[in-house]
Amino acid sequence: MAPSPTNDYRNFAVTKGHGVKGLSDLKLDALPEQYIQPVEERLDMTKVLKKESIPVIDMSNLDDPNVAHQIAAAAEKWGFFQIINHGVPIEVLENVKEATRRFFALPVEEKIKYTQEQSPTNSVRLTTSFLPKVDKVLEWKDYLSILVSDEKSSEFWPSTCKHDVKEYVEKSEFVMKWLLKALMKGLNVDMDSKESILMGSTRINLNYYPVCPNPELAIGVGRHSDVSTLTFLLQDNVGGLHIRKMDTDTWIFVPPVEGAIVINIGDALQILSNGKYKSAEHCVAANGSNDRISVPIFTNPSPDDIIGPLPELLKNGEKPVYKHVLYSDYVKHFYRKSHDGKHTLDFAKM
Ligand SMILES: COc1cc(/C=C/C(=O)SCCNC(=O)CCNC(=O)[C@H](O)C(C)(C)COP(=O)(O)OP(=O)(O)OC[C@H]2O[C@@H](n3cnc4c(N)ncnc43)[C@H](O)[C@@H]2OP(=O)(O)O)ccc1O
Ligand SMILES: O=C(O)CCC(=O)C(=O)O
Ligand SMILES: [Fe+2]
Repeated sequence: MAPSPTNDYRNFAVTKGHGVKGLSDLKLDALPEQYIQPVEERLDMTKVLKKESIPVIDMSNLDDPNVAHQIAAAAEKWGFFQIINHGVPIEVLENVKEATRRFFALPVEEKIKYTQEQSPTNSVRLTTSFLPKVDKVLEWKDYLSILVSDEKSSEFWPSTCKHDVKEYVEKSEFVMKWLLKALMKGLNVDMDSKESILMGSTRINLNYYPVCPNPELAIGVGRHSDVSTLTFLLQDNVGGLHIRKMDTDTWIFVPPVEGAIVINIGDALQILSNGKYKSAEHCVAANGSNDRISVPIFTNPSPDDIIGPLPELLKNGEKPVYKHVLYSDYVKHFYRKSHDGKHTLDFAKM
């Protein structure tokens, strides 16, 4: 049932499980106060640089050493780039976007089976905002998160998207590995000995950002860096993703490019590379006209891996910027607080 005028929209979206999709369907005239971000957490459009953009790297010729160079250079300078001609069939990308739309179009009675309260496994979880029990101001996003590497949980994945999600993850694996190999080459480190720490676990999120009343007052996803090794992000043609230009208070829009995948460096790789590769801060604007979906695959260390600057980097006398931490402690720290820019990294700083 829809909330009454004096009611609590937080209860409707979070506890009753309607999410922001449910709120958007109510066609409210104004954004509920629970979603009004303080000015400093909104995206200030006057701070978005119109003339700058992250690199778009063509991967059609993997024998060209310049491709690997461009990847390592982008990871150092921007922490973000897009790839085209990457070999993941366009049909696979379209299918997983369609599957995401199908999942969020399900009736609420079906979707709530995947909330933390009802899901039979921690590895499949539908949430609204980022951490609704922690976020003082809610974010305008619903998401289904699946820990793909927990294979035994796959019987609990929603049947409406299971096949397409699996195919997208499988078809992306080669590119993911190739990118990491190029990044290790940029550090003069052999990939074979690092594969298990770089690619120890995989998570996929299906993100849904419905149309938002007063989008300028809200945020789709607040400022954060990912805690992954590498994130492989598929976005639709609506747009909304912005990255902070390193060490400035300005932002750069990441335009949707037909068939492209957005790649970003996560905190785990910033730590392992002793700060050479950067996990850029990013956020997603809410939209007043169109709903939007995105599908990130996060490749991560395993929860029981200890991460720290790679020994190969330190043996030449480089000073460690980060200490060694248990990866599951790092991730749990991320999930204990609302989005706060790049502050998760403080947990691992010397
Ligand atoms: C979600 O919106 C996001 C996401 C992001 C960026 C995301 C990434 O970079 S994802 C990469 C994360 N890495 C992994 O997932 C590695 C594999 N993970 C694991 O093995 C486990 O999930 C674990 C991290 C080790 C935790 O597992 P476990 O020890 O079984 O503990 P849990 O009970 O599952 O969780 C403990 C505590 O953490 C919170 N939490 C854990 N996972 C999630 C999740 N997927 N979504 C939300 N919350 C999660 C949870 O609050 C738990 O506390 P409770 O109070 O609920 O018990 C960037 C921006 C975004 O907006
Ligand atoms: O939706 C997007 O474009 C980015 C989402 C994001 O940053 C995340 O899920 O970590
Ligand atoms: Fe992110």
